[in-house]
Amino acid sequence: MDISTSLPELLDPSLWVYKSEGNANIVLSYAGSDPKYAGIVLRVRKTQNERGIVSEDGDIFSLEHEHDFQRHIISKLINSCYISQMQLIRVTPTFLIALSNSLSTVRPPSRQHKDLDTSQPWAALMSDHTIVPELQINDRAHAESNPETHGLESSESLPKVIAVEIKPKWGFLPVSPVINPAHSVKYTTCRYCMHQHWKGRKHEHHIQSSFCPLDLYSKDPQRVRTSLKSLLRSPQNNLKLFVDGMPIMLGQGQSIDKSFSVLESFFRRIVGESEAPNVAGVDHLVDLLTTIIVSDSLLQMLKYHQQNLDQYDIEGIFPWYDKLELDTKLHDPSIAEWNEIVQTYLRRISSPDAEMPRDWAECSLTEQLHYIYEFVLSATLKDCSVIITLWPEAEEDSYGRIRCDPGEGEGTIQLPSSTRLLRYKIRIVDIDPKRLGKIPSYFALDQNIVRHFRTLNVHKDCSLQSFTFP
Ligand SMILES: O=P(O)(O)O[C@@H]1[C@@H](OP(=O)(O)O)[C@H](OP(=O)(O)O)[C@H](O)[C@H](OP(=O)(O)O)[C@H]1OP(=O)(O)O
Ligand SMILES: Nc1ncnc2c1ncn2[C@@H]1O[C@H](COP(=O)(O)OP(=O)(O)OP(=O)(O)O)[C@@H](O)[C@H]1O
Repeated sequence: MDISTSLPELLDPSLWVYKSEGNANIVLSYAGSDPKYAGIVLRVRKTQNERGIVSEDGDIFSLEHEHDFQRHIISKLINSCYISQMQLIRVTPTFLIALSNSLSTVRPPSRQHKDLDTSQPWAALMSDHTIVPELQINDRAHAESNPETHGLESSESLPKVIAVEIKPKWGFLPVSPVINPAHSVKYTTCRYCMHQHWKGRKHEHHIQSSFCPLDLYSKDPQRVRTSLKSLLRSPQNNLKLFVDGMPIMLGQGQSIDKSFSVLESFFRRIVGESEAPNVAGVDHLVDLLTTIIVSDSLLQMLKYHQQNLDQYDIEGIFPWYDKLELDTKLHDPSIAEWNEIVQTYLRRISSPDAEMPRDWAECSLTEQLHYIYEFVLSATLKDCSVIITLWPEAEEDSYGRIRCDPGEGEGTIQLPSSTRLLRYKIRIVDIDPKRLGKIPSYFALDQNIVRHFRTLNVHKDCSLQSFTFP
């Protein structure tokens, strides 16, 4: 497949509406009228401070590299049904500058210190996972064939698609024997929970979250439910809610708003007015997400590889990196090199003695280098996001043509205490390669987090269920 193309008709800022952003990219939804592009998002890079300046050709962190990394490397670890196809389009400084100007009033102030990188020659087109394009197309056709109902209050004006994005972060406790005994708290308190305290020290207005990723990854419905409630209470950058593709602002650190009217409307659409839901919409959502998360394998795959690719902990990796950096010229791998690294890793974890990592002190230089790369790969999986999208099961007469492939990454689920069915899909986003050069900052952050946590005299065993909210 040709992964890059020129689509000059898309280089018009008025066709794009701000959807969301992270530290490195801004994502916009297509708002034009060409059905060919319905349900597409544009992902545009922001100015880089750590990934370096990206040149048009040859830079190891080019968008083409990112594309190949997702398609050929991550797909060997995570079933490709969860991974979005990406197509690169040529962009121009004129377009990017105009786009950037059009975004100045809609971007959150906390993200405005980094602007679009207007020198980028490429941007990426991907499916918008927060919507179901077929529903939009059907609705448009329905509205055109029933002009008399246009603009009237009807079930058509109720929300059709809810999407919840979760950035689940690190799902495991380390077992590496290389960890400094003074930092043994790392064996019982997870990275996220300790990091919350460090964030609190760094940022005056930080509100501590009670979310623990180990609950979310636990496969125990009670723990998963607890973690989702904590996320809804303090979403930070770990939970986003989209309604019909539009981001919904969520409060931070407040009690869960039981009347989340948008969720009530969504579920009312599904069960109908006569069968008004007897549980708050937010509880329905938590129940559905719990069932999906417990039964689907994506989070389990993420946790498994995060942990296995990080056998020695940064406390074991950093000294090797530090030494090798002086001795040899460490470099970020090409796709061919990543392929070798992943094949070696997959052979290792499928071998009978996979449970027993090589003694750290006995690893050869080649092995040290390999485990450094494995650690960097693990960093990608510790920072990705998962989007779960829910919409009403197709009724034969109106949505009968929607494709419903059975299998992993999507399915049908029954609304509790109702006969109504919903469809769902799960996708993974933000699976970009991380730079090897971040290892010193990973080590510094790790040490700050654990040292600060030790001063607090807080005891939390993340292998046990977190506190349950009423
Ligand atoms: O190191 P962490 O765990 O704080 O993760 C960083 C994230 O911070 P978080 O703690 O999730 O708020 C951080 O997220 P925010 O900017 O805080 O939303 C980024 O995702 C960063 O990745 P990159 O530099 O954009 O490639 C992330 O850096 P990596 O560690 O993934 O390289
Ligand atoms: N395919 C998609 N469909 C819908 N929304 C998306 C898609 N990809 C990304 N987004 C939205 O855009 C946001 C930013 O994208 P992404 O996570 O890739 O940015 P990033 O800057 O690389 O993140 P990070 O801060 O983790 O480095 C996501 O959190 C999500 O809300």
